[in-house]
Amino acid sequence: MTKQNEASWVESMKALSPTSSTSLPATDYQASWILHHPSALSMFEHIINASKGKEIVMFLDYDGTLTPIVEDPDQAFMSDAMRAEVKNVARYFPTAIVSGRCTNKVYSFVQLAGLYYAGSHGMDIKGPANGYKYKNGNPAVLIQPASEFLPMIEEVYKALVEKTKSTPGAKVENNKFCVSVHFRCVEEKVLEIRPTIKWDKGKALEFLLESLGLADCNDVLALYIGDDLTDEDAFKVLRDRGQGFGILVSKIPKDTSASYSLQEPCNGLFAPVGGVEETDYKRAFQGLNNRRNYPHPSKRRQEENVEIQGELHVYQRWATTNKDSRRVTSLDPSNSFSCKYFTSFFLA
Ligand SMILES: O=P(O)(O)OC[C@H]1O[C@H](O[C@H]2O[C@H](CO)[C@@H](O)[C@H](O)[C@H]2O)[C@H](O)[C@@H](O)[C@@H]1O
Repeated sequence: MTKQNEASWVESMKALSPTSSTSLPATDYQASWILHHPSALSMFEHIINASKGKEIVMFLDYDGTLTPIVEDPDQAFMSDAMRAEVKNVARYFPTAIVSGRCTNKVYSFVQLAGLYYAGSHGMDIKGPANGYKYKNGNPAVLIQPASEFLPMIEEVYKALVEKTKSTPGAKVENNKFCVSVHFRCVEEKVLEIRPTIKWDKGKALEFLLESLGLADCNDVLALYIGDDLTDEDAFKVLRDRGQGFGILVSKIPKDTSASYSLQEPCNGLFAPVGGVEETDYKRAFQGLNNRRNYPHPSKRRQEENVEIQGELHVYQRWATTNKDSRRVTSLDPSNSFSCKYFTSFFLA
């Protein structure tokens, strides 16, 4: 990759990048955004009230939600305190971790049995087999809708490792049913290659609700907490179905289908601060629902896709470690520069 290519690619991606388009001054926009997406902490009582008499189901994204964003993806460890909080939540409610990472990786970070894990953006869903018994200590596979893509993804992974090995700051991550390529050399950015199947975190959420026998119930309240554009699919599903609330983790206003917001990764919610006492939280949740033996499972802001060889999509995200702007953009099929760039760089 030449410096010139890299620089013009950056410019091209910036031009394509979604903006917080508004004519309002920044502070007014922020204030108006927070009115529409109030802090989940300040709305805690409201959420609790809305869940009265309902089955709460928790969906939690991993990176940026249960852990802060860090530079090295292999070092995104979950704190013991957060693990304890998630474990506590999962004692009372069916709880799923929904992540772009492969299920095994996210499971190795979270290390909690009894949860559902929807890795590879929901393309690899595993969960407790026979209630809480894991087969050979591992979660059981519930669905892998992209399994036929495995050999292709493996091939793409190897090709990307080979192609990027001399690129400083590049790191290729095998997320089993998709591949992430992190670049640190110019700005922090991530390319993601995924199968073209119609499956995303929203579909994973629907699948899990159905598996739990809760899809068509009025008495379910699902909460989905996430920070990423890919979480918007799940926020939208919840909004469209009227079965719960999305909570967006973001310091800055963003277009979102989430109802509420959190400024920081979830330790703000699970270890309550800002006026909600821990005892209130536990009492509220404990009083709400003690159902433990739940059944064993038998228009987002569209990311534009690039079809590569008809079977893979390429997405591009921009991220900023621990800072306030986590920009997300995508390769656009109508942008010939992007397509050509990808094709020539990775697949030539
Ligand atoms: O769905 P998620 O659980 O949010 O996973 C999405 C991606 O997360 C990881 O990348 C992000 O977090 C890294 C660690 O903090 C950070 O270094 C990177 O810049 C972020 O993009 C993971 O590495 C990706 O494979 C996931 O797709």
